[in-house]
Amino acid sequence: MPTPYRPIEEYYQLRHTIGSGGFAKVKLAHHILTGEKVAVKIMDKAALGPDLPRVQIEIEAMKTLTHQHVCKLYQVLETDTKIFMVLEYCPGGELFDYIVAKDRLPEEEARVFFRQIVSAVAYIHTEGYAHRDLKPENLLLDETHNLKLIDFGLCAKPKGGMDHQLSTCCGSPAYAAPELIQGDEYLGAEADVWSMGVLLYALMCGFLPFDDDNVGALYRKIRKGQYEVPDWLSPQSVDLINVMLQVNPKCRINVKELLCHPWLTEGLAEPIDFRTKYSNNHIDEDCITEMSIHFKKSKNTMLDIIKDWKYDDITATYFLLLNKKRRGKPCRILVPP
Ligand SMILES: O=C(Nc1ccc2c(c1)CCNCC2)c1ccc(Br)cc1
Repeated sequence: MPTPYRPIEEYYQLRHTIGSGGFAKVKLAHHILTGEKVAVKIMDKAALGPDLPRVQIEIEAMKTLTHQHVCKLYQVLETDTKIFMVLEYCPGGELFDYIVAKDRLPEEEARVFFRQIVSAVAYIHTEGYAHRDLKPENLLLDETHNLKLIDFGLCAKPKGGMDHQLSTCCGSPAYAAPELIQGDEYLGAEADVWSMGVLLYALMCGFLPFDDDNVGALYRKIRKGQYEVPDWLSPQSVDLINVMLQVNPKCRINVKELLCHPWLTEGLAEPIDFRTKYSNNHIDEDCITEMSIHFKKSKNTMLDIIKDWKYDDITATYFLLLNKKRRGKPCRILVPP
């Protein structure tokens, strides 16, 4: 019985499954026009049930968030029964598995990764988003061994801006801030800083600062905010973890201060640069030229269509051509016009 025709197969050659989670399956695929590898996250609407709004939240967030350490969304396709999200290919898998495989990371390697994490989180905060589920399972390694933040299904974009209090309790308990599990109103940015503190601890220790099989006991440990300090941690890294894992969010370091903390800026002349390397309004000339030939449009018309950012095959073709160019490959569409 042939696979039922899926609109995705008009643009991508689907390959094997590379991951399957709660209500999603992720398949490796090749973009037909450029030959570029992508990851296609396939969700069944019926299986999603009450979680369907989370997918819409994730799609809207990922359309807005374009950053070198945020997993890129290229295209969204929807049928009566399925939602397909075409995403950046991250063959290094989850940071979680990388830490487990190495037991724990040397401080220098943890610093390189943590700079990328802080850069991604500082960027999404400036765009008005809080992630609210930061953990090593939601950080993937791309083919150049750089981190990409995924899973914006629990993110929040408070209507009143990042100073607006949130109240929904979400995320993974071991990484959740005390104020969040307490049920108090909280600021997404402050809760994300706590989760990054737990993340940094996990990177350099290989285990969690607050852990217990019993959720109630775990919550008590988080609210107490006491954790072991292994002797292999340097004084600077202990200081950073300490200011991030402050139980009182008002005593906790904020993201702006984090960007210039001595442990993070060690050996650098300036604070961590969190700005995106992509620019929304500048469209690459070579990509426009190649696409205008293939789609038989004038360059001006092609530019206008690209700038609609519909997250259709045009958006995907543009970003994937740009990827090719950035990797030093010819900025070419492989299929004749
Ligand atoms: O690209 C992804 N995963 C991936 C791709 C290739 C490989 C892996 C993961 C690891 C498993 N071995 C094969 C290599 C990927 C990208 C975005 C999201 Br969301 C989820 C997964």
